[in-house]
Amino acid sequence: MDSAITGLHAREILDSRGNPTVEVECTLMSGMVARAAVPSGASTGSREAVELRDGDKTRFRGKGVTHAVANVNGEIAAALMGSDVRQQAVIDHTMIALDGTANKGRLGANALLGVSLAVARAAAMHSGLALFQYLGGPGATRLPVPHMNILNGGVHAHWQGADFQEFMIAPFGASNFHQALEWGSEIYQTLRDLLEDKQLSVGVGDEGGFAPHVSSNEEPFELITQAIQQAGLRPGTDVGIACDPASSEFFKDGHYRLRREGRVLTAIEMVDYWDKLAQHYPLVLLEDGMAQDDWEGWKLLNQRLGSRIELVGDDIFCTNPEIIARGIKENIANAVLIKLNQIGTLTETIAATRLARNHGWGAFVSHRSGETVDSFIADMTVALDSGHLKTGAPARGERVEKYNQLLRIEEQLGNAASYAGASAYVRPPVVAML
Ligand SMILES: C=C(OP(=O)(O)O)C(=O)O
Ligand SMILES: [Mg+2]
Repeated sequence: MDSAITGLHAREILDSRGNPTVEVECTLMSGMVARAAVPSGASTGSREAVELRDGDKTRFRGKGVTHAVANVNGEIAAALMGSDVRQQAVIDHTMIALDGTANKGRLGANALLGVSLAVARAAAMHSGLALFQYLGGPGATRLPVPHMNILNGGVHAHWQGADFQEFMIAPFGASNFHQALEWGSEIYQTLRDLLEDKQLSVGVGDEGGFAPHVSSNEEPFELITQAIQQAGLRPGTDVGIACDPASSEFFKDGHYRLRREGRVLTAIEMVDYWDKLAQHYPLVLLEDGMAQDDWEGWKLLNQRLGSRIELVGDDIFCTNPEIIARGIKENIANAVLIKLNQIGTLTETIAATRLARNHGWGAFVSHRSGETVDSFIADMTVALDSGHLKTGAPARGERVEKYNQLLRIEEQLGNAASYAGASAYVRPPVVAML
């Protein structure tokens, strides 16, 4: 059988932060070879599947992945030899059972994910289909709104700038994906000029956005609104703003500690803060507005803003269907962030996305702050029809490779391509609905 696995080979490579990560090659009986690489987060959720690191401080400060690599080349390869790559769910569940833990801590979620993605890509190659078509079928024709992270803070900027981690632009008013990306690039370059005029740093953070030493956490919203206008576009009509403060990173002892502003907020005060920002700026999406352990705070946030903007849970859900189900039951958000390596297999990632969408929630696909040039999530976003993704600034190779892949997909689809626009959101922006 040409689609049978005849080889699985993993190796240690470097990611965009210069840390090791896992790359896997899957060889088929036909001789075809497919490759995939695994990303890695910095502001990780506490319930993420375990990324297996060697812990040997003499190599890569303990971050080596030789054990995960050995697990692919040994146990996993032995278990999957001869499997048909078109049986994605069977293969993923075989690995889950082989690992035998609830958090994939024995073999490593990085080992499992590398195999899972390489297998999917091999199956697409074997089928003679583009990856998005193999994963999504004939209905996969809608291009997502790219959420471009043009200003970085928090842990991604080593706490040198804003407390909030990601300030993104969302060109939902564009007519198509390539126009959205062009607008994003214009705004990014305009923001650089603006920062230079103000003698603020144009050095970048982990995801390629500028990481200036701003005086408050509100200043980036002001700067970005100005950049949108100076680029000749209309904030709130052409382009919205999205924010991921990654608030678990500054939530300590039940309070939100904003060092840039020298303030300590309760959950209700944090909700007031977001409410005020949403009234002043064209905020269309807020991710992790509250911390992963603050379920009560999340409820308050959803009661206040959930009918107006998309509230995405990242650290709190960890792309984990069991936790997402609890979130749906308790009505604490209206969307989930989708990160492959938080859960560790493609099959479970699809299940998490379906669960959210089946309950009227949004699904927002995401890269990690530590990335490779693998563009799997670009195809996956179109295949799952999630309507929006975030994959960093419209600059830096590992980020633009995803956006560039979406350009190729749009070109391949030709007249059949559509653009998600305002319909990307579980709470479509009011302006766009008028
Ligand atoms: C992409 C993110 O960052 P990281 O990969 O560091 O978790 C995020 O928090 O959404
Ligand atoms: Mg996040």
